[in-house]
Amino acid sequence: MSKPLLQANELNKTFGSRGLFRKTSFQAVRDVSFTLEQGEVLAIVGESGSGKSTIARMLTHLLPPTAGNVSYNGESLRDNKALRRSLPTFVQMIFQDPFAALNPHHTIGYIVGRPLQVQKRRKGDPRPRVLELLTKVGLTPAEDFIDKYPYQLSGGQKQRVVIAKVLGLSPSVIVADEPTSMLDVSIGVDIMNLLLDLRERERLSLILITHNLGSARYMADRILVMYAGQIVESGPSEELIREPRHPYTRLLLQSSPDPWREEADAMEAIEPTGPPPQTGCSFRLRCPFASDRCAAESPALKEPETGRFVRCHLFE
Ligand SMILES: Nc1ncnc2c1ncn2[C@@H]1O[C@H](COP(=O)(O)OP(=O)(O)OP(=O)(O)O)[C@@H](O)[C@H]1O
Repeated sequence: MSKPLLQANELNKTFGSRGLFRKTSFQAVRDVSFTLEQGEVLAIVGESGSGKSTIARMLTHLLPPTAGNVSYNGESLRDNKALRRSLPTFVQMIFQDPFAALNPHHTIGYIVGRPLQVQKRRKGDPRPRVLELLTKVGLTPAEDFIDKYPYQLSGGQKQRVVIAKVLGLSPSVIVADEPTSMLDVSIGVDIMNLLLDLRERERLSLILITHNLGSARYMADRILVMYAGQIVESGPSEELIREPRHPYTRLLLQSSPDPWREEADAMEAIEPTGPPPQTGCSFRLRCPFASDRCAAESPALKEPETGRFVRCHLFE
């Protein structure tokens, strides 16, 4: 069997802070493992603080994991310095704020062309390649955009420039961290469609990070649901949305209404009163189904059905 394009193995990240009297630590990501296959779109979904961006930063080596590792084509990032050095041409990130991502003092031509010269060591005039890249992301006619400055573009056009810049490095994987959350809904859909289009045309694989299950379903083949730094459920998008198992996934679905989904029985959510507990199931204080066992024992991630994983005592 061929190796997955990207593999996260038991990734952990602990952040430490030194207070006045003692050192405290906080485990932002716990034992996260998954694979990404060539051409696949994988969504990582969860609420704010669930550890999604920390995973993205570990995948792109912006942040080293405390334990565990990431492999590309079977080569571990931790053990391979050459791979770490060539990583920018292999995996690229897109962030949510296209306004912050573009230097206001440079033209679009410079912004998209500069990485070609630096990373790809291309000599000569990058203009023809920049025009080609702008056309690929739908900024046409490209001649009308190349000499403009970021402030002259709309939010959606700026995000397209960010994508053109990233595409110039011909990555195999794009990690998009909430790429549409700062855009109007219809513009966001255009950007999602562009990314899906590029997956086909440029043979890309995508990791979409989002708090919105609707966007995840629209874009992804597979969804991972995160809660308090752990994967609590994962599976093929349609199946996971049609038949969510983990109580947290059900809660997330309730809070992102989807006109195509049949309404399941509403679940009484319990408002969070503090941080997730450190022992037992981390969702138990918000879970209407919690039992004594959930306080005593952390559930393991089990696979009750091929390809469907869930971390909940109810499904053991
Ligand atoms: N450099 C850091 N130092 C200390 N704690 C951090 C650091 N970076 C992130 N954290 C903490 O780790 C947890 C996970 O953060 P992360 O940004 O990965 O969550 P997220 O799911 O991406 O949330 P959001 O959607 O708000 O970006 C949060 O509680 C955050 O406060």
